[in-house]
Amino acid sequence: MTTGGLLDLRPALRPGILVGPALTRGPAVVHLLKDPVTGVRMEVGAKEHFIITRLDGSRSLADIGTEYAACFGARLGDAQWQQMLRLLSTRQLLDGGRPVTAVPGGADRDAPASGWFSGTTRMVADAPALMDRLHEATAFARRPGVLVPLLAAAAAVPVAVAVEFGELADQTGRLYHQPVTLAAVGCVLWISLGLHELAHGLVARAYGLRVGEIGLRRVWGLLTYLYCEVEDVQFLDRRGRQVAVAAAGAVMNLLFLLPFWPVWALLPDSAQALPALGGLLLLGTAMALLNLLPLPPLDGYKILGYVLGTLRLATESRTFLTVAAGSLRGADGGARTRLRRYPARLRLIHGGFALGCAVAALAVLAGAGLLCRATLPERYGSWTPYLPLAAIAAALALRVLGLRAAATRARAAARKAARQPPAAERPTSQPTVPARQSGTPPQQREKGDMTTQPRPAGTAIVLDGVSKRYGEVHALDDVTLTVGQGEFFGVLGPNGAGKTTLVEIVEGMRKADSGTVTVFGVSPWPRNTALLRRIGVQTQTSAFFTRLTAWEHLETVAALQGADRAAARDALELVGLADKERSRVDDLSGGQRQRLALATALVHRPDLIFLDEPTAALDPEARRSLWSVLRDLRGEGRTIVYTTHYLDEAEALCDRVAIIAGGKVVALDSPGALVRSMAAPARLLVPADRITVEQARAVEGAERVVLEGGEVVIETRHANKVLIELGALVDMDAIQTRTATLEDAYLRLTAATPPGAAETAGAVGVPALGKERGR
Ligand SMILES: Nc1ncnc2c1ncn2[C@@H]1O[C@H](COP(=O)(O)OP(=O)(O)OP(=O)(O)O)[C@@H](O)[C@H]1O
Repeated sequence: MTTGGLLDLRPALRPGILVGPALTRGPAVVHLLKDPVTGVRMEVGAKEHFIITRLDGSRSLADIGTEYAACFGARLGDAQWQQMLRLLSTRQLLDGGRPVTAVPGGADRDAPASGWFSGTTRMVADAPALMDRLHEATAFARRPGVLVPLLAAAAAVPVAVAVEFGELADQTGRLYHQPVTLAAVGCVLWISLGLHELAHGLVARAYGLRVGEIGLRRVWGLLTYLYCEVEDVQFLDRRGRQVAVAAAGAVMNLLFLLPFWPVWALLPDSAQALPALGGLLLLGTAMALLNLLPLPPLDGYKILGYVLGTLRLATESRTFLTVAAGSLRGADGGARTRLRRYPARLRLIHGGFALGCAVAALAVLAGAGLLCRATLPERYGSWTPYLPLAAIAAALALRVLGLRAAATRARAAARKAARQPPAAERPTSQPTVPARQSGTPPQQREKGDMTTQPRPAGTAIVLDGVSKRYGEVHALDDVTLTVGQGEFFGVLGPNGAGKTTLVEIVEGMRKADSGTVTVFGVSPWPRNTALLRRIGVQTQTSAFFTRLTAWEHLETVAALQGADRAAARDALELVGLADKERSRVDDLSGGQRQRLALATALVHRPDLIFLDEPTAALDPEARRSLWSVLRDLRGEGRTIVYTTHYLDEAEALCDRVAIIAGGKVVALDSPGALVRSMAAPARLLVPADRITVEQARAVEGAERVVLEGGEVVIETRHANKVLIELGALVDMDAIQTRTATLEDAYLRLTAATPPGAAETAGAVGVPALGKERGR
């Protein structure tokens, strides 16, 4: 695609599509994009983000291309445009009011498999509604006067634990001798864990995010806990808010412990409940703080990612280490190049994270070991510090087993999918096609959609006193005309006459200097998006997505135009290209490309179609075949404005033609009426070996006689009389008659008007028929 109609389109992103702020992923900058309807999530680069965020329906693709070039110092190449637009089209991200359907790879695919040992069970039918109610009920806590003291109190809990650590550890140690009480403390902490999840949801809701689901999650058969699925935190525009959502759980855990503190503090040393309370306070605080460690999948890891603006920090840090190690070894030449892509800040982040993880993991192990030693009974001897290590080893083993089981399940699913028959070969992804009416063959019905529009009445275009100058050149000078709805209207004229200017003003691409223009009753300037949807402009064949197939091209254009796939199929069938749908645009013949150009103009089922020499460069057969397509279009009641230099075509197809010369409409009528009005002479042709020029000139009624291509041509306005005279001289079978054509009328009307001569229009010897004569 280079220039032409497609770049004039002004597509808009569908409302509700979420586009996240810039994040780094490895050395690259990416933005997350999510379609809440189809569930499609994807990452786009900074350049794609630049384009996507400018798809607002007011900028044309050409405008965006210009802004892009100014920002990035490079023009968007054809391949980039094609790739970008294709992506937007196949992912249904463009607006158009058409039905949107599930996309393979969207939300459905992400649904986790659920089993007895691992998986989820939904507990709340309408989680968003519940969260709304909780949001209202906890409104008081969001007031700064309440929130700030609460946060301060939460922060004081770890400090208090640190101060009282010795006593709390001792009591926790005693707790281990009371299995029933220990289980009760575990239950209370389990409730705290549930509140932790709800806190994430509540803070997210406060920032306008949606809570998808609330339920129970089972992990490897060992752990069951309440979860609250918060969506789209990464799309929040402020990092502080993202951090708040992630940190809310730990804050809630600490707040949960608050009421137990005074009870614990006030109980006498001999109280039996002390181990339970001390254990709860110590273990509860440890649980909250552990969650803030920056290790995946803990909340602390998410917080760190939000603060640094990174995506998949752990994975990317591992990649960075691999690259750095490869570069250090010098074994892989590419590693050094890849390492250079990381700016200093990212090297610090990824390297620091990897180091921090190692240190944190060791610290956790050591801390947990010490805790075990301090709290577990003496009799377990010297191996208690290694308990956490053993627990982690067991967890890792289970994880490996889980991963292997998942891989086996995935392989089985892939084998099953391979055994199933392939999905419909045709690229019409059925889901977007509206339900078909029973008993009606699809093709017939779809065509019917396009063809059964009632033939409209009234005017489609009205130009009144329209003028346009380019400097000294009067491209249009006081043009007044109307085009009726359903009319096939030709715009003829020599090069530089003003045809393109006229059509572009009607299309809303140019502003008239004076006069008024209305299209379907509204002004096309400034560009009117609603009106644009009713207009189809034949695409220049240079504006194709040449790397795509004919079908993919049309599907992409349909999306850009806000039309569905059914419309693209209709257009393809209407122009007779259905059998070429899988051919690359590059491989189509000239005629097939012209047909595709026509389909491109029709794809969104416009009421008004502008065609600019759609049959140029076609062989006679292809031309005639395209004529029949054009006649079909006219039969459907669409209004067609047809600019052409082929006068035979205009004569054969157009209801009326406007002949423009020097910026003025010098004639406007049906082709037949124009020919008659010019009273152009008929031409009689006789082979030169049957009659001499002198003999012909002597025939009464012959007005002009010339020798052309071996024929003596006699021009006359009294054809019958001259024919009788000629019959006496030559055999009647040898005489050919040619009546005047539109071409004759056109040549006469435009002969005296040089291109761009409107500035001297007063001196033109052609009668100015600019004012419309009516039909
Ligand atoms: N952007 C422009 N700047 C200056 N002059 C222009 C511009 N566009 C058109 N013109 C001039 O205005 C006049 C009408 O041009 P226009 O393109 O409308 O004619 P046309 O009938 O479409 O010609 P053709 O058949 O060659 O396409 C010409 O003299 C042309 O040189």
